[in-house]
Amino acid sequence: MISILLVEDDISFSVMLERFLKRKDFQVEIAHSIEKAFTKLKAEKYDLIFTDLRLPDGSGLELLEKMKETDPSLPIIMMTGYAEVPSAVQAMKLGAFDYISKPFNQDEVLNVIKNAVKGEENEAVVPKVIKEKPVSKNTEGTSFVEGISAASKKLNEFIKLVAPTNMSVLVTGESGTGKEVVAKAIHMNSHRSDQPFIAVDCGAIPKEIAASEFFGHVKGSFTGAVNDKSGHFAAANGGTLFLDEVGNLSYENQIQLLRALQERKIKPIGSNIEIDVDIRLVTATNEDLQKAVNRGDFREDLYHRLNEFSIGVPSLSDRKEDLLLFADYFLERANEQLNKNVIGFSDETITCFQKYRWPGNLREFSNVIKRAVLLTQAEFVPPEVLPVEISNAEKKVIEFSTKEHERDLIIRALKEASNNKTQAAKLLRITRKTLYNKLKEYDIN
Ligand SMILES: Nc1ncnc2c1ncn2[C@@H]1O[C@H](COP(=O)(O)OP(=O)(O)OP(=O)(O)O)[C@@H](O)[C@H]1O
Repeated sequence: MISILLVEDDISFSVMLERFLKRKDFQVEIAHSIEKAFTKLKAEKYDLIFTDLRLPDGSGLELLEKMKETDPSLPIIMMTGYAEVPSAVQAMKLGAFDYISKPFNQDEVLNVIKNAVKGEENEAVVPKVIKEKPVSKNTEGTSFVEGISAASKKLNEFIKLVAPTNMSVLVTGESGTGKEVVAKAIHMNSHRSDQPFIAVDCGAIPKEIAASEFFGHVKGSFTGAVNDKSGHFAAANGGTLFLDEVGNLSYENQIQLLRALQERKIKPIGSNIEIDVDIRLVTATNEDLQKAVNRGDFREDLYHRLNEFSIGVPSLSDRKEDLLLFADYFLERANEQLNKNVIGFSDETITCFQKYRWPGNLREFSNVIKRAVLLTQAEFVPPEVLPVEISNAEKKVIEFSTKEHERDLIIRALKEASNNKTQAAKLLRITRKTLYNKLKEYDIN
């Protein structure tokens, strides 16, 4: 069995990754600091290290350098945020086996492990699962809650209608409404369901490396390209590629994407060979892409290619009848993730859920429940473990319920925030986008 040391100070992230790896039959140990990692490395032998770059007592690079002196054959994989790519490149130069950017998907993790242990590959050590074709990934192991509200019924109808086709789908909706989950449901209801589903957050990729992330590169094609890398298109071949926040792609990246979609071929950077790809594209955005087209920020030809069919995911306030179904589902998920056994919610807690506006939609709801489950010592979640803005939701709703008051409140919040709209939106507990809409609606400059 392959043993992995996970050096990561983010507790919930490391627990999630540990669970995933254990489910795939790896032996995993966690160290939350460099010091703890060295203690473990002295006591035991590992086949592989996954380390974060930023750790409480130093940089993952220090761990890398030291290990390269003491055990140069031990593969080390750096886990980075996209913003840390330069450090990741430095890590590769120092001898890291590879790096993966957070948030990463499960296939990516399995692939990187597969490559790292390839040298000593034999039937006994490589778990079966990583030799198989990657199966579709699932966001945090999400099941699809269908909901009972009219808005959910319409959403589900659209998903079922478009899924079996090969049409490109543009999924729109506010942040946290479940656009990625909808994309995944389209994939799972399509004939590609046993092929990969690859999700890419375009908002998190710096434009300089986007082409390499999408199409891959060959070793030596640019500084830092120390290994061949296959991109997301190749990874999604045969399956579905989901591009989240597609409106954030630079103009140059839009052209590259359009070309790949038109020709159904890609060319990794530095390579002369074109590779045929067969992918179904699903994209998502929480901005109005048509407006971006009108402003000249988004190519019209690409917009039409992405938008062969569009699906709007309702905000949570438009599907309040589904609230309890989601509450139960998130409770179950939190219990599982945190190894807890909370049975349900108190009546007061449910009332607070129903009164609150949920500007962050299902993501906020899920996070609130996870935190509440962690803090709950009893069988039922009491209102005291909810964030104050939610336990006070009843009052807030009354404050915000009349139009006359709304205008005054917005002006007051803007004054308080010295006209900083992000701050003002926070004070009002609405999204920045909603604030902009309301400024327009009430003609506030
Ligand atoms: N139908 C659903 N069934 C179960 N869970 C869901 C459903 N829809 C959304 N969720 C959960 O809600 C959270 C947010 O979903 P998701 O990440 O898909 O939102 P999003 O709209 O893509 O967010 P963003 O705009 O920030 O990219 C996740 O935890 C997801 O698992």
